[in-house]
Amino acid sequence: MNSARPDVRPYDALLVLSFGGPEKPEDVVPFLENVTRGRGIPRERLEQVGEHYFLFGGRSPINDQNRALIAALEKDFADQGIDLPVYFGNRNWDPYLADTLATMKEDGVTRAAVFATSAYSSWSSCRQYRENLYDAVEKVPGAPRLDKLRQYYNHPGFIEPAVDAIVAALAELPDGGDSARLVFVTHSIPTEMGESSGSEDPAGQPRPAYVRQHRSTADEVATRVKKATGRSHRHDLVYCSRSGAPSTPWLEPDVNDHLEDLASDGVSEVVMVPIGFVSDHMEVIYDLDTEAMATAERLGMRAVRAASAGTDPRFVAMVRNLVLERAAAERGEQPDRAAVGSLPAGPDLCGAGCCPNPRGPRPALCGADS
Ligand SMILES: CC1=C(CCC(=O)O)c2cc3nc(cc4[nH]c(cc5[nH]c(cc1n2)c(C)c5CCC(=O)O)c(CCC(=O)O)c4C)C(CCC(=O)O)=C3C
Ligand SMILES: [Fe+2]
Repeated sequence: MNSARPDVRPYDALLVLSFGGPEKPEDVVPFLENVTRGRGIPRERLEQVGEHYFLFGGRSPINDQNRALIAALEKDFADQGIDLPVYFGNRNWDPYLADTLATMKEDGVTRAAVFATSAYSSWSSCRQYRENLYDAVEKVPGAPRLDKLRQYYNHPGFIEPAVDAIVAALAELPDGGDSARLVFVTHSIPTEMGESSGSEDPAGQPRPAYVRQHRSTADEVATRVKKATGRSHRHDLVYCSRSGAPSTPWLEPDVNDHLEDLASDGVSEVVMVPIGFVSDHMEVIYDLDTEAMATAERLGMRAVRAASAGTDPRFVAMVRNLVLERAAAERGEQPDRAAVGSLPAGPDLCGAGCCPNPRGPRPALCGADS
């Protein structure tokens, strides 16, 4: 047994940064207001999304899922002899990021690694988190220094659980899913946001990063499923949770439209893979398990949904390894950077001009130009 404690210097904490979600019916409207302030989301769409939350008693599972991830991380750190407290802060709901930074400061934390529960590059899925870090640090004088960990869509700790989840989902189908199509699903974003995702900086993530990264991950996962089952399954990348004004183009096809197309091509078995998400939050339990499942049923298809990473021990170990990797890099060492698929490990700092805000430039932490 190795009794040496892994070196986490210069960090004295880990911050888990997430989206946040309502926990009771009275939270739903104020939460939606927080998320959509100044975004031009039509009122009709907001009412619909509110209903998704009310269908589940006004409570999103996302905060509980993050608390479970944090508990798993605390246990993993303890098992590994890592003495690093783990904090929880959200962009859109309690515990709010600025409040958490104030607590961290009171606890004497000076420098924290930040793990965001979002794996891919785009304004929505990366830079918006970095802008919110900037804003929160502005509000809390003396807040700890924050280093957002690199993108992990292509880390084996994210890829491997997805492979096993698909293999398990295939086994749920009556004939072992022999002819099943793998439908990888991620959150749609405006087409323009997709095109500007990533950076022109050669050290950054090549554009259009959002779709490119998802393709790399979906292809890699599908290749590994083939290795595991000995069978080749066709796979597609499609989108869910489209929002915004109907006149603004968003990434397509929508998962429901895609199921229609598959049905008319004679496909009768589908595994839906929520590859854009790290836990089974509202986008997964409503947009996939409720809405897309109803579409599949109406079309007479057999559909199952693969689990997201959640608290898979490999995903938990990935977070630990990303902290240790970044800590080593900050100490001037050259750590190994695990990455699989067609794209290399991403940079520690987002490239200059990475994933611009569609509503104009705003300051952000953790970039090459921050
Ligand atoms: C790329 C992406 C991810 C994945 C990366 C990541 O995880 O960050 C994601 C995750 C999530 N999105 C979530 C919830 C919402 N997203 C909304 C709106 C929007 N999402 C967008 C993009 C994304 N969103 C965009 C471009 C908008 C339009 C408004 C804007 O330009 O910002 C709205 C407003 C209503 C609506 O417009 O649909 C809600 C309520 C929740 C919480 C779930 C829960 O409660 O369990 C999670 C994890
Ligand atoms: Fe969203």
